[in-house]
Amino acid sequence: MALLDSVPSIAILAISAVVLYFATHAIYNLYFHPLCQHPGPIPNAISPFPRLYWNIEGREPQTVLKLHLKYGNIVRVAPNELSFITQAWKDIYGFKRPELSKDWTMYALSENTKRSIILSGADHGRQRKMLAPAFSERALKLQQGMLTTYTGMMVEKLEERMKENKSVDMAKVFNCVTFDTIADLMFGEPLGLCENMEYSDWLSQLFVSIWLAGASRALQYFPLLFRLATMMIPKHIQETIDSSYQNTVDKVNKRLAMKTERPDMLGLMLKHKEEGAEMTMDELYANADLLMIAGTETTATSLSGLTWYLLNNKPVLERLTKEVREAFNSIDDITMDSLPRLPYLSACLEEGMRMFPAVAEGIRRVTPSTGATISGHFIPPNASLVKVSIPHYAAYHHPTNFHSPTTFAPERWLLSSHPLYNPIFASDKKEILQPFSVGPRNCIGLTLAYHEMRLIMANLLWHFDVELSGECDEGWLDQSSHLVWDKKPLMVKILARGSVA
Ligand code: HEM
Repeated sequence: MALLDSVPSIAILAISAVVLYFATHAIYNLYFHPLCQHPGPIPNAISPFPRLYWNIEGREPQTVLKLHLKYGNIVRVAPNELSFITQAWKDIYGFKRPELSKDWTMYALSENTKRSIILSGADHGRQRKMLAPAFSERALKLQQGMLTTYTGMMVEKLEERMKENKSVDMAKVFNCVTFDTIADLMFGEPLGLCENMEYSDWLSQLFVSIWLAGASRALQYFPLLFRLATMMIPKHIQETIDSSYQNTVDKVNKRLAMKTERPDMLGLMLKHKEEGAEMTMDELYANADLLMIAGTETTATSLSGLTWYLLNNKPVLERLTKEVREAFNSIDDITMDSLPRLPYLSACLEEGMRMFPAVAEGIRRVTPSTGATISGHFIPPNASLVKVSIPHYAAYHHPTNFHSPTTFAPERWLLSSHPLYNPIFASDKKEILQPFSVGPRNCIGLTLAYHEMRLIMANLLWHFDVELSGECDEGWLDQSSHLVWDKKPLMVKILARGSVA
C-alpha cells in the first residue's frame, strides 16, 4: 500500500527531473554554448528538432533563405550548427590540415554507400586518384561520339513528339539522356531509356532509393532510432533497394567480362589499377552505384531548372537560341570544343545553376577538435562537433551576394566587353556561386557535367523552337528537396525551328 501511495510522487519526481534536464539544456544552449552569440531563431538554438523537421518536410533550402534574410549572413540553425552565406568556401571545404570532416548524418549510411568515394575517410585520396583519370578533359573528348549518340536520340524522339503534336516532359527527357550517357560511360551499354524516353523498372527503383535516403536523413541524428527504423523497413522496400544495388553489381561484372580496350570509366579505372592504384571489388561496385546517382540526376536537374527559366523569360530564350544558331553552319560543328566558346550559353548555365542549384542544401562539415576559423569567426576547440555549411540556394538568392537575386539574368555572368553586359550586376559576388563545391572533395564530374549540359541544350535549341505547355504546373518551381529536388513534370511544346516569331 505504502509503495502504491508513493507512485504519484515518484512520477512527479521523474517528470520534474526530465523537465529540469531539458530546461538546463535549453538554458545552456541559449546563454552558455560556444555558439550562443550567433543569431537565429530561439527554438533552433535550443533543439535540433526544427532543423530535422525541415529535412523531413523537404523545405530546407527555402527556410534557410528566409532565416538568412531575417538574421543576416551567419545563422545558428541548430544548437551545434552555423549556416554561412559569406565567402567561406575555402574555410569550410578547402584544402586544409586538418580538413573539416564530412557530417555523416547528411548521407545515406548504407554499408554500400560507405565504401564509395563520397563517404570515404582517410583513404579518400586513394579512391579519388583512381577515379580522376576517367573525368579528365582528354578522357572525355575520347567519349564525344558516345555523348552525341544520346543527344542525337533525344532530337529524334523530340521530332516524333513534335509531329504527334504532343507535349513532352523535358525533366524526364533530361534524365533519360543523362542516365543512358553515364550507364554507357560506366558499364559499356546504355539503359535503353532514350529509345522510348521512358524510365525502366531499375530507374524507378533507384528513384525510390534516392528519395528514401533523402527523407530518412533526419533519423540519423538518433543512431538508436535509425537502427530501429532500418530494421523496420518494409520487406518490399528493402527488396527494391537491394535489387537496385544488385543490378549495378551485375552491370559492373558484365562490363568487366568484356574483352575491350574501350576508354570508358571502368576501363580507365582498371588501367590505373594496373599502374598501382588499388580499389577493391566492393569499392568498385559502390562507386559505380554512386556515379549512377551523382552524375545523372544533378545534371538533369540543372538542365530542367535552366529550361524552366528560359521558357519563362522569352528575351533570354531568343538571345540564346540566336547565339546557338548563328554560331554554327551545321549540326556537325556543335562539339565539345566549339560550345565553350559561346559566352551567352555559358552565362545561361551559370545563371540556371544559381537560380535552381541541383544541390540546394548546404553540405555540412564538422569543425575539428582544434577549432576552426570560418569567415573570420573562431569556432573554439572542443565546441562539441560544430557543423558548418554554405547553403547553395540561400547563398545564391540573398541580396548581400547578388543584385536582384530573384531575377533570372544571365547577363550578370558576361564579361564587360560583351555587348549585353549590364553594369548593374558589377557588384555581384560571383565567386559565391560554387554549385560543384570546392576543395579536395569537390565534384569530380564537373567537366563532364558542363559538356553534357552544353551539348544537350545546344542540340535542343538548334533543332527546335520550344514553348511552355499549358499542361505544365505554373508553380513548377515550388518543389520540396530531399537531398535532390522532388522534381515535377516539366511539360514543354516542341515546335519546328522558326515557328515561334
Ligand atoms: C550539374 C551537375 C552536378 C552538380 C551540381 C554536382 C554537384 C556536386 C557537389 C556539390 C558535390 C560535393 C558533395 C559533397 O561535398 O558531399 C559533388 C561531388 C561528387 N560528384 Fe557531382 N555534381 C554534378 C555532376 C556530376 C557528374 C556528371 C558526376 C560523374 C559522372 C558527378 C560525380 C560526383 C562524385 C563522384 C562526387 C564525390 C567526389 C568526392 O567525394 O571526391 N557529379 N557533386
